[in-house]
Amino acid sequence: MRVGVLSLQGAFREHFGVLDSLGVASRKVTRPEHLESIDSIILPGGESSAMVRIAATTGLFPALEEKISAGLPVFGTCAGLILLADRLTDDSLDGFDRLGGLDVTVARNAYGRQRESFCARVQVTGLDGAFEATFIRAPQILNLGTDVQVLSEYAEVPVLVRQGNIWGGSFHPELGTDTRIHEEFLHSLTATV
Ligand SMILES: NC(=O)CC[C@H](N)C(=O)O
Repeated sequence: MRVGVLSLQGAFREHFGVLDSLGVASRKVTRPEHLESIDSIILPGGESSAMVRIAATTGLFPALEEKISAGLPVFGTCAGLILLADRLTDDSLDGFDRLGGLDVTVARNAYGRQRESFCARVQVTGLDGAFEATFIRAPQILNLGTDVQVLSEYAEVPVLVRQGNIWGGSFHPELGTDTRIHEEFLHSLTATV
């Protein structure tokens, strides 16, 4: 099993750190041909408006979108969630290829600016004990489609969701030392449903 990490911008190094600590093979994904050698992909947090601009030069997103709709497991965290959302509340990324596929509406920066970043203990389906979640200029998940399962909430708002092979979270699960959410995603790759 080899996990790709979108490495255009943002917190990709931290995801590689988690995957290394779990002994999972990984590779950087920056170009369409890198998709041939991965079995799943993580889309990190960072700045979605930078990611879409960088990706626009490579044709990566149309190729990745096709893979995801064919079943490639994907986990988008924070800016990665923004890339996966079917709908955004504003038009800030209009005109750029995103990915879509996750039947949610997302509001960018809805948890406030950089200085309003915060940590919160959240319960996550499948995990014993709370997870310390870091929210950094985090997007908020609104209006879920019926196929979207909520795995975690903060203040009664979904912050981690799953729709089949597509996982999305508002926070940064790669920051800190708790690797359990990555492990849950990785287990889902081998689990028989
Ligand atoms: N921590 C993050 O990934 C922040 C996301 C950022 N606010 C964006 O819109 O892309």
